[in-house]
Amino acid sequence: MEQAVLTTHDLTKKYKEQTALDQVNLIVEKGDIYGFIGQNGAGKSTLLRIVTALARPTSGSVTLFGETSEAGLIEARKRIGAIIESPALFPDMTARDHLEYYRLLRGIPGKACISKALALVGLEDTGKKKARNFSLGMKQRLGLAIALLGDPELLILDEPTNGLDPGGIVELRELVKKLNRELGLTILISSHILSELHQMATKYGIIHKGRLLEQITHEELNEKCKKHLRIRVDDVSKAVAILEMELGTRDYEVLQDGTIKLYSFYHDVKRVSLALTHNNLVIEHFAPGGDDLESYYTKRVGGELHD
Ligand SMILES: Nc1ncnc2c1ncn2[C@@H]1O[C@H](COP(=O)(O)OP(=O)(O)OP(=O)(O)O)[C@@H](O)[C@H]1O
Repeated sequence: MEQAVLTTHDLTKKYKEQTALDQVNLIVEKGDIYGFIGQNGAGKSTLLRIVTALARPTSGSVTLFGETSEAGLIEARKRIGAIIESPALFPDMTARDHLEYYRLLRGIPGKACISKALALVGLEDTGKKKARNFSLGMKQRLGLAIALLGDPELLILDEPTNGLDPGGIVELRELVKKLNRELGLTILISSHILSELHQMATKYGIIHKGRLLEQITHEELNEKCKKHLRIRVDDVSKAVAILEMELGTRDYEVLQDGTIKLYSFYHDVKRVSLALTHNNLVIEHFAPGGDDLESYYTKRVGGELHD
């Protein structure tokens, strides 16, 4: 297993009657782009706020960079950069002014970090342009530059695409991937739209009504969403032989109940059905399967997902 950067242990947060987090055990490993996905009110911000000490848990604990004690966590949190509530931006200040302001506020020595952060987010050429004239995407990138000032190892972004136009979303996604690739940054990023996370995340945590329903890698998710034909016939062994001998494919699996999931020939249904019926097999079920991302997610949170 990769080294864990962040783990939560039965993390629970209650607000009077409301359970915002219910015994959440989440693991973010070094190098992950961890997509934290859940509907509005699922508990994402609450967890991120606890990790960054903006809120306290009712019970359970957080381990950051191996530290769980109060004193250890104070040190470990210095290795985090976060945008949870957007940082205050000042309309009359330039990008560089902002970074200087936040550098001093956080006591980070030396000005070199400013040019470095500006270059990382592509704002190095904004010169005298004031924040009031920045697009939303530029403001978002300035926020990122502020979060990157202290050379963090873990970057936490709470719903960073909220309010961005499609171009801004693509820009942010590419930036996140670049920071992960070039700086080796571990990134925990929340969203309520799975497809937005899908083109960058290496792993997902699905949270619903305060409970972490599933942690799944990018590959596992793709596997679950892979298009296939679901076939049930009266003689499974014979059908499998036909798939291999006549159609020349081994890209299938047989489930415990005898259903065959055929991953090839998805767009050539006729050829498959003809091959089976010509060999006197009785087709009991023959249908396309495989969710797209959003329907997988919807079913998962609806608790209706099978196999
Ligand atoms: N300070 C608070 N007082 C009372 N209830 C709260 C507080 N903060 C959050 N909650 C409740 O806890 C639940 C989880 O909220 P949270 O903000 O963590 O969800 P979220 O997944 O981040 O959603 P969103 O994207 O809408 O912020 C919600 O039902 C919310 O109403």
